[in-house]
Amino acid sequence: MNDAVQIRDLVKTFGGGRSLFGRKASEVRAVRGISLDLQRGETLGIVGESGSGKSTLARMLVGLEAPTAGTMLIDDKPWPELAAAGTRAFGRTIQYVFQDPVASLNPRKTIGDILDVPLRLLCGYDASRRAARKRALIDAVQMPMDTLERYPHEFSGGQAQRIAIARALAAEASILVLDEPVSALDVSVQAQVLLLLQQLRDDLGLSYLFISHDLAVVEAISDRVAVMYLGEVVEMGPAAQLFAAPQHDYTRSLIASAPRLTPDAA
Ligand SMILES: Nc1ncnc2c1ncn2[C@@H]1O[C@H](COP(=O)(O)OP(=O)(O)OP(=O)(O)O)[C@@H](O)[C@H]1O
Repeated sequence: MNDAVQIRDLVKTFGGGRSLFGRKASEVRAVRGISLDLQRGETLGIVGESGSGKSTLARMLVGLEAPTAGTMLIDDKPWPELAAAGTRAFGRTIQYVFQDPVASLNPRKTIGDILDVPLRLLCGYDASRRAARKRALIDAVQMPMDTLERYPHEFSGGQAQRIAIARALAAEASILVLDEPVSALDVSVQAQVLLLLQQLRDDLGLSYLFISHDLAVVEAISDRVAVMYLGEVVEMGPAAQLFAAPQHDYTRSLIASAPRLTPDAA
């Protein structure tokens, strides 16, 4: 069995076509030849300033953007084959957790109905199996059972993110792309959600690509960290080593501008 994700020479370019008047539109090279592996069972943190290409990488992984060039092997399946197999195959392999949990949940539906969607569309389970699975999911994210009858606006940000995590786990995908999953939460709530994520990863054997601009959060949860700058990975290594002895100038400046982490580096 290979790594959970293998990425080679991945490129994403936006724009660059001809405008109506034949002029060449300007081109944004959001991802410029990235190669990295996400090992099974690990959390790989991705850090980098705004615009470094983190979300574009994430969106390609979960099938929301097509790569311009390069290859991706996701849970042993090549990207084009997975995309051709359709939403169902993709959704059962890799799932995305968004930054804003409340906005990501349909306000007109109960949590039970929200969890029903992937169980019906991606798994094809019958009603009794869906009901049992919904209870198991709510239990896994440590929420009370009456959550299933309530609506998204009745929950705090941290509770809503637990529900969004339950939805991401519904179709039993083993790879989660977590895009700033705790950035919208208070610091004390962040710690609880991070702890839950770690427990779920260990209990269910999940692999996480964890994107954040918050270095303290990334250091706390990641086994390894990749640093992105202008669409490239400029440094990658074990989290403790990378934060203690960064090799690249950009990593050093990123750490120096995060005073909570490096009081000695200021
Ligand atoms: N659909 C798009 N069309 C054109 N340019 C895009 C598109 N999506 C992203 N970009 C550009 O690609 C570059 C990388 O953006 P991306 O959102 O991946 O960065 P990021 O590191 O995730 O930033 P942030 O932390 O602010 O989310 C930016 O210059 C952005 O403007």
